[in-house]
Amino acid sequence: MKKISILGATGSVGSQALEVISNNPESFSLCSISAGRNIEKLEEIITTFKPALVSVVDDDDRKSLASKYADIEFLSGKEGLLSVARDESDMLLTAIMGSIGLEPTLAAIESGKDIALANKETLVAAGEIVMERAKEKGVSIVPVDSEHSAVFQCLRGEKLSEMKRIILTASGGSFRDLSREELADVTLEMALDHPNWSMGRKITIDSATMMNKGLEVIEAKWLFDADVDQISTILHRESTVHSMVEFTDNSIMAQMGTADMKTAIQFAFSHPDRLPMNNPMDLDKLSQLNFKPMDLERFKMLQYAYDALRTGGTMPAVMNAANEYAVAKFLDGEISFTDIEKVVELRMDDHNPVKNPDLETILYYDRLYKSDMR
Ligand SMILES: NC(=O)C1=CN([C@@H]2O[C@H](COP(=O)(O)OP(=O)(O)OC[C@H]3O[C@@H](n4cnc5c(N)ncnc54)[C@H](OP(=O)(O)O)[C@@H]3O)[C@@H](O)[C@H]2O)C=CC1
Ligand SMILES: CC(=O)[C@@H](O)[C@H](O)COP(=O)(O)O
Ligand SMILES: [Mn+2]
Repeated sequence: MKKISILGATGSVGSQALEVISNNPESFSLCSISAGRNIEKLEEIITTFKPALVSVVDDDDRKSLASKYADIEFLSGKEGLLSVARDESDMLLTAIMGSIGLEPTLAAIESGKDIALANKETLVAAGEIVMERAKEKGVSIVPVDSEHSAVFQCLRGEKLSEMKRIILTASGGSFRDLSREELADVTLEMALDHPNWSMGRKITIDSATMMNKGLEVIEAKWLFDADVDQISTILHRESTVHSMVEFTDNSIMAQMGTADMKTAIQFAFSHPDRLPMNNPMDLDKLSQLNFKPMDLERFKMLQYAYDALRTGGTMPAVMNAANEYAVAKFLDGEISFTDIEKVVELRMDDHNPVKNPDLETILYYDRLYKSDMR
């Protein structure tokens, strides 16, 4: 029985992880969870799973929940997230949104537990520090992001030295068939309508701007110790091939499956074993698989991510912070879709990167470039 805790249990990945735990009661149990502000959903989870420890954002929510559920420990804020990360579970699923996941992920690593990593922003902001600490502590960072789960599966039993190239597939997001000019008139509702995946709001916007693939390029660099030139992307509108690895002999391994995050979540939990699932892909209905070269002029945010990775130091953290800031503004109706790209570009141009930053420096710039600045 593997004991699992979840940061972001009320979200899209968190909810699907709870389904995986429910479907496999003999393999997984739930220990502690964190939620944000969705207290209605949190109460459903509390009633069903009775976690030992629950963390929320707001201290008023904590007080009101503590008065209702006497057997459960409730905490709030950053301390709450860190306590969930340091609990007695075997594995922490980081399904929280944004770089706020960085410090709890490091706390979980320090406490010696394995990480099922969905929260890609953590590796974008501080990949070198996180992977180094994980290595020193001997803990595994198992990818949950569908592309990285695919690459992880393609690399099982292979030598990293024989990996020539990682090929991350991209659906293209909500606006994949629009030109740059046509993006001027798009609405929030249109942006949130992802063609293949049902996901949280922030990642759905990232997918539409192609920043999601940019974040994933940086995530792949740290997870698979790859050089930036070994990480390529390709448009694949079906999201059937979740990603591929090309080896030195030009063999390409691909992992395919239904566009269902539960497969990647369950594999992260059960790895190195596999457990049955009820979402088979119907190959008879799979008429074609399309692949198209990525256009970095059309999808400038992906170019920015490659630039940030090549620059290194604090630049990926700044790019991520600027993107979190801009996407939040777009979701609040304060800026247009095309402004997201402009904000990220301006903030990256503004930044003088610091080489080999420590955690404090990264957290400082993360806060700065997520703020209104001026
Ligand atoms: N959704 C997907 O299919 C995939 C997601 N990912 C990654 O996984 C992560 C989660 O994504 P997703 O599940 O879509 O996101 P959601 O927005 O659906 O869920 C985010 C979770 O984090 C909580 N949360 C948000 N902000 C805070 C905060 N400031 N403090 C504490 N908790 C907070 C939310 O709480 P509440 O709702 O209660 O306010 C919710 O539980 C992201 O990093 C994303 O990039 C990666 C691959 C696929
Ligand atoms: C499910 C998942 O892993 C998402 O990151 C998904 O990949 C988004 O799809 P695109 O970014 O390819 O549109
Ligand atoms: Mn992904």
